[in-house]
Amino acid sequence: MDSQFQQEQEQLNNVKKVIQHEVDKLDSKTRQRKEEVIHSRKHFWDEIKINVDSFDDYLETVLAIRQEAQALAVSETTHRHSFQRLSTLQQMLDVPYFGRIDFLEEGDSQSEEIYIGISTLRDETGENILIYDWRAPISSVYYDYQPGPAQYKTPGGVIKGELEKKWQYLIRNGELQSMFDTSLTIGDEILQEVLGQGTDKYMNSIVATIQKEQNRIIRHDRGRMLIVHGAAGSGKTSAALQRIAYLLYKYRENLNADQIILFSPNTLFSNYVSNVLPELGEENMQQVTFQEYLYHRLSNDFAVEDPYDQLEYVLTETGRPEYDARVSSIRFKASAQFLDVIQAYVKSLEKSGMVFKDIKFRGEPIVTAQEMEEFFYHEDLSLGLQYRLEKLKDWLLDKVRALEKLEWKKEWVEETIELLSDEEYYKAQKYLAKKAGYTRENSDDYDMDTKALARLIVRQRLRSVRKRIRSLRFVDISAIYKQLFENHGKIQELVDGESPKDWPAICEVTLQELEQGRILYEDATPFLQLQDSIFGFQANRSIRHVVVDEAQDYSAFQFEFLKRLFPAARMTVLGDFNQAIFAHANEKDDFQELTQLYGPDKTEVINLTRSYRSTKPIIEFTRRLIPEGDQIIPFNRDGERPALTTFENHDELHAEITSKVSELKDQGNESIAIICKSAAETEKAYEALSDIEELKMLKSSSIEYEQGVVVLPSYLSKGIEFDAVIIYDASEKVYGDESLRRVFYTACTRAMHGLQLYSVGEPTNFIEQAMEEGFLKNKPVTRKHG
Ligand SMILES: Nc1ncnc2c1ncn2[C@@H]1O[C@H](COP(=O)(O)OP(=O)(O)OP(=O)(O)O)[C@@H](O)[C@H]1O
Repeated sequence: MDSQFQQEQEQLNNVKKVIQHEVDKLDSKTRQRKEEVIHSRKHFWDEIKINVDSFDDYLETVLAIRQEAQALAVSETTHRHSFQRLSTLQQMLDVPYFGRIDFLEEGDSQSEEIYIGISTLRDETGENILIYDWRAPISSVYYDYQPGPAQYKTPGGVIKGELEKKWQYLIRNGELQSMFDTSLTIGDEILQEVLGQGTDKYMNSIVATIQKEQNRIIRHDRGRMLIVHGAAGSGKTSAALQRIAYLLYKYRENLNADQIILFSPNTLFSNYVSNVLPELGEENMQQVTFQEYLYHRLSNDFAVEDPYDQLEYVLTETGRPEYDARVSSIRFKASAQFLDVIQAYVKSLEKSGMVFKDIKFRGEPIVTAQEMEEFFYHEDLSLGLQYRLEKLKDWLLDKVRALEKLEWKKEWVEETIELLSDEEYYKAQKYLAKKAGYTRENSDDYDMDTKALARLIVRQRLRSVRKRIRSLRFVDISAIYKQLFENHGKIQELVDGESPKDWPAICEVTLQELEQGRILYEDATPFLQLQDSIFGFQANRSIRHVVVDEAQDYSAFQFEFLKRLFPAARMTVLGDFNQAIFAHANEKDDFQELTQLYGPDKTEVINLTRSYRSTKPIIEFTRRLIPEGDQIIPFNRDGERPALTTFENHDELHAEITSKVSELKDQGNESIAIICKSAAETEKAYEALSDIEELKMLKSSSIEYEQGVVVLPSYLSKGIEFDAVIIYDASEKVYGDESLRRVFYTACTRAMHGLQLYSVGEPTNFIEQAMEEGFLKNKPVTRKHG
């Protein structure tokens, strides 16, 4: 062992001792805090005297509860913090740090050795920093520079100096395994090593090997919006998650994980990335899918189509007569042009076109839709929709008040009183006694007269009517949305440019669904846009940062929506148009349109072209599947060339896949994916491949990304990766249409170490170029079929 290595091992041992000491101290403290929390929860009510006899007593009780709840919240937070610090320190016992820079600051005579790890560690005096957090300003030198002049930004200004040396350490279980002086070694050994490993059930953090261009994303700190457009496997998701950790560190005084929200493509993906922040000692941000949001807003009124059902339709239902119309409907309804149509439509509603629903009581209209329309359009037409709706609402409530008085003496009220059960009668008496100023003790003395009871009954019956009015449910949004499609000529008045050529057919498909109480995925966001433009937008001001992954799959509508929904947030958007699998994004290939959301001045676009996930031979193949793929730079990691094998029929294919899977397992591949085009193909494959031990099928409803052998549709493989990928059937028959190129590319780019393509019959022409240039092996069947 050379002396340098020995010295470093000693340094490591010393640091570990400090960590262990802190762990011991914190361990008992954390336990004590936990007990405090349990105790306060258990005895929460002991300290509070409940008394609601008078208003003052009531107020006092409320204050006492609030105080007690605050005290509990403080001890819970303290416990959470010490628990979190403890788990960070426990991780640091395994890997205290991963890098070091020797930095000579301008004006100093001696350089400082800066060790970098997942969190700051001070010595026992608390004065000296033994390990710097990877997010500290000085740590950026580690990611941004090779030895030579270097600088970093601090809140107080730019610090310049000389990076004398840069070290990378490979430490496992607290033992130093190797170390590299990066000025002497060529290439990036640690990155090679990390990328060469097998997959995990969860995505891992990349802090030890963040690349310079990724560091720009992580520390980006200007404007309202950051757009990252990057090749498959270039680390977009990784950079986004480390960016969240960075923001939580930098703004720790006034930003917490609950104020950050990540929009992910599906729950499988959410689950897959859920470990990165905890691994870095941070709490997880909130994670949602756009579909969950749509469902939350619309499911009371409609059956909302799942985006994957829409996709499955596009991928498999090509033979249907309405297919072309539906696809052009999907595209049009996602476009900025349709957003303009909705806006113009809302404007036109100021003059005419609002549809209302009768307000009825006991089967009879109190106010008819026609009367409401007259009232609404009788107002000053220059007043905004929302203002006029408020006035209409007040008018309706007045009408209900007038009606209420007329109902008191009606026969039905008398009948209802006669039919009241004892319990109902007693309840009513209690309620009225309380209103008349009686206390709990003397309420039995209250002499309830029938008039008061009649009034109470009418009031209760009218409660739901009032509620409907207050929540503006007398406006028939569904009918207003339908109107757009009922009169085919209307679009011409609203659209800027040509309306889609299939417009009548689009109208028919749309109306058919709405009439059945269903709303198609492509209609859901425009519908909400219309509704909120009429009623006023809902906003969540507590969210400070929104991250949208797989952003190429979002429409202009959806972005407009997110902007309005989170008005106080900055946005980080990540995507790759070569992986745009939804029909609505098919023709786009950049985020140009998106820069308009906050305006180019407030938006920055960063491109990532280096790809890390797959071996070089796999990237050499996949980048030949897409236009301008030559701009993708593979990381130099060796492996086998992807191979194609062709069969005459499916029986041969299944036999070969079964044997290939067992070969791949023997080679040590932990995760193997058999990727099909659609869910329909996946189900067939799953049945036919039942000989494969523990084969699992992933569906759009699957929650957990599983290791082992899985069969899944292309679109669910989005964002995740596998040691080896088998493309189930890469034939021209399956991937013949040009629109499927991106789906095919997405599937192939999921492979880290091995990629095998199979085809029943002639293979897809997407692979022609790669084949001609020798980047895809044409492999004969390896197995002897018995
Ligand atoms: N700097 C890095 N150090 C180590 N691993 C990295 C680095 N950058 C990316 N990776 C690895 O490369 C793989 C791909 O990263 P990630 O999933 O973040 O890419 P992506 O751009 O979001 O991919 P896609 O668009 O294909 O879903 C992951 O295994 C990730 O850990």
